[in-house]
Amino acid sequence: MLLEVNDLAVAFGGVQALDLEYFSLEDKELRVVIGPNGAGKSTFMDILCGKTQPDRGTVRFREHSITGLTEVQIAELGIGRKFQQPSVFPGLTVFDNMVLAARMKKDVFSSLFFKMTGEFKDKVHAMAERVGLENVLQQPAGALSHGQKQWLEIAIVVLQDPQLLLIDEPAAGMSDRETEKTGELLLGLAEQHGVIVIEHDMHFVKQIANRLVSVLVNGKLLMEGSFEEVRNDQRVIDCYLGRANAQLEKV
Ligand SMILES: Nc1ncnc2c1ncn2[C@@H]1O[C@H](COP(=O)(O)OP(=O)(O)OP(=O)(O)O)[C@@H](O)[C@H]1O
Repeated sequence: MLLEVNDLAVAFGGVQALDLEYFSLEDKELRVVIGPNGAGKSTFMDILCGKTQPDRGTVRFREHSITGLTEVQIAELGIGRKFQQPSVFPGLTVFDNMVLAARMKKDVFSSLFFKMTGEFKDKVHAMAERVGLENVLQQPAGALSHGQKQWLEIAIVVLQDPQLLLIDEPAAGMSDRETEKTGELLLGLAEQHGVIVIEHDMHFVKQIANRLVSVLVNGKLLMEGSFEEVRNDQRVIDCYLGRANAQLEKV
């Protein structure tokens, strides 16, 4: 098992943002987490990457207990987070953004004496190809389209060799074609990494949910099941999908 969570809870002021009895993820599993606004999805990801400390509960990642560790320590153990807002360096080229990311993986000493080997360049080129940015490597990242920036962000996280990728609404603001391409990319990544994706777009969820979808409501896990099980569950329809019915009819 790659990730195991028990009795994980955090409250902000009077609001119980998360109260998760159990959650687990296998190695090389892609899990989609859905739920209405304020359900605790981002809070869950924030705890997994160390950005938020829980009030109680445990998180095990591989053989490590990561509860109480800092963001940097958790990243070093192999959990990579891609946030919703792009945060690439706009003035640097796509290539340099990717090189910087891969170098950040190393400690300060080896980073200072870093040499651009042929092997390293190949790694960056292979990643660029994988995310469809091979023809824009020398362009400034600021000139990329919204979709391309999201792919660059994903590439940057993957270049740090995480075993678990946390990805927040990757298809937000993308065209249909870009969304589909992103789905293919995530399915490919799940052949080598565990992946947890937060998503609202049910067309996209249908494309990528190759195993389980977890539904969070009011900080709790309402249910887990296949896309079809979740989509047809009356509780999920009442709490969440009812509002997205029109969208779902087209799925
Ligand atoms: N730093 C914070 N301070 C105070 N309240 C917070 C904080 N972070 C989250 N909350 C509250 O915790 C609850 C869960 O929020 P969270 O952002 O995790 O939900 P979400 O499912 O990600 O929602 P969305 O789909 O809108 O992003 C909400 O009621 C939110 O207002």
